[in-house]
Amino acid sequence: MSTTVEEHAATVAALLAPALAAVADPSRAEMVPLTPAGPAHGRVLAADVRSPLPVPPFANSQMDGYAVRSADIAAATGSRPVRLPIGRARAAGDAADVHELGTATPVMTGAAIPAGADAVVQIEAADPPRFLGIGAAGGDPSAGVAFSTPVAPGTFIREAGSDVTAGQLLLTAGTRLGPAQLATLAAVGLTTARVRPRLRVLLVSTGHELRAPGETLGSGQIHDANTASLAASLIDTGAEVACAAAPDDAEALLAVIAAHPEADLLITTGGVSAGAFEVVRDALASRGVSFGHVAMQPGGPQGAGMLRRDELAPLPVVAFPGNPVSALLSFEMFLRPPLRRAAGLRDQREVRWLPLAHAIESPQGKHQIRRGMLRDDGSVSVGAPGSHLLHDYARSTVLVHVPAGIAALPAGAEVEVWRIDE
Ligand SMILES: Nc1nc2c(c(=O)[nH]1)N[C@H]1C(S)=C(S)[C@@H](COP(=O)(O)OP(=O)(O)OC[C@H]3O[C@@H](n4cnc5c(N)ncnc54)[C@H](O)[C@@H]3O)O[C@H]1N2
Ligand code: MOO
Repeated sequence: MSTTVEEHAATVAALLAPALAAVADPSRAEMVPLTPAGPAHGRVLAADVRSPLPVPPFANSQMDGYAVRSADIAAATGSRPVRLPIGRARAAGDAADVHELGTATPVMTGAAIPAGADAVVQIEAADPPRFLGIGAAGGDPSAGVAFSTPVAPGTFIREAGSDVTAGQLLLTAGTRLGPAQLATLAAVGLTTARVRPRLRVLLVSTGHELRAPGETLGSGQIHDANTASLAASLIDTGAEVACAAAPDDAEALLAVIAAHPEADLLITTGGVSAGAFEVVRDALASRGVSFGHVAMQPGGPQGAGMLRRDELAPLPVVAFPGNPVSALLSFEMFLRPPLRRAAGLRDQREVRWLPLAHAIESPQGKHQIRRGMLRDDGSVSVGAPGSHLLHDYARSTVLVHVPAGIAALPAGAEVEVWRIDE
């Protein structure tokens, strides 16, 4: 029996839903430190965060210039400038101070606005348009500074709380902590965050031909590439990954699974098609996991279901085919969207419709996904369809979709293209 890509995607999303809901349960939240480059990066907030402080915490200057009381230069014109004596300069970090009325207080960007001043004139608009006798600046400040236009109250003042008010809802539960979110938590002085636990995924590559990178290959053996592609894909979605390899032996595979009772999700690769030694199918088909064919190429043979376990809750299982392009495209189509949605990430690739640079053929009954490259002329060229051509995938910038029902497309035909080079 063959299902469509959409049907299988819906099956996998429904299978994952309870596990994803469980990690979103507030009772499972964890506290993580908000140390720079620390463990909070990429995590998802388990609870709303309110700001304990206003940001900025005090009114400060948006420009290097002079803080003034706007009324003092209200009459200034080009022909009749107003000249004010220069007060003591304030830099960012200096404690808040008092502005003497009828003077101009030099303020640097970020300096607290001295009490009594209500506007800042940027230094370029003052006469002279440079600081006098401050820091490295030479010149004699005793002649004062002249202003030839009035300034509206509030000009170039960043009011206390203009970014965030004290008590304001800063970030909501479900927000993923990326650079800007971590920065805003730091800006309000927080040092810890309550985050959702990560989905714990057990990733098992099967096949007795597999050797880890670094191991010497014997006759008939190959290096395991699927663990690398799927572990990286899972980490990109914020999951925690335990990797294991199992030989083509059902008991050994079940033992690997039993050794990871903490897993929220099991992903396997290999051992699902029509061979004589289909370890995943053999081990899991009688325990609640269904195997069938999705009308997709690569990625046809697929398994999914809830694995019954002794004395443990059933475990959601997604079984991908072993061919490395098939495994990674299966992740792209079936797991990436729900996992990214749950992590507060955009779940869809950027989609474009572009003309093919050359004619292609496609298996008529299947949704074919080719790996391709954008060309300078705006067209897209695609590589060969083989599901072992992993290097071609690594060089590709786009996925090209040919829907089921189409057997051939001529050069110039518009195809749906997903960008994968972001
Ligand atoms: N008679 C049929 N044969 C096959 C069919 C079919 O319908 N009838 N389907 C083909 C398709 S399509 C695919 S996809 C594969 C799926 O096979 P399995 O999921 O059972 O995977 P394996 O047989 O274990 O491996 C397939 C291929 O991939 C290599 N492989 C496996 N794991 C890895 C890994 N971790 N890293 C790198 N390469 C891996 C493995 O050595 C095989 O070459 O079945 C077709 N056959
Ligand atoms: O479906 Mo298989 O994944 O074409 O190579």
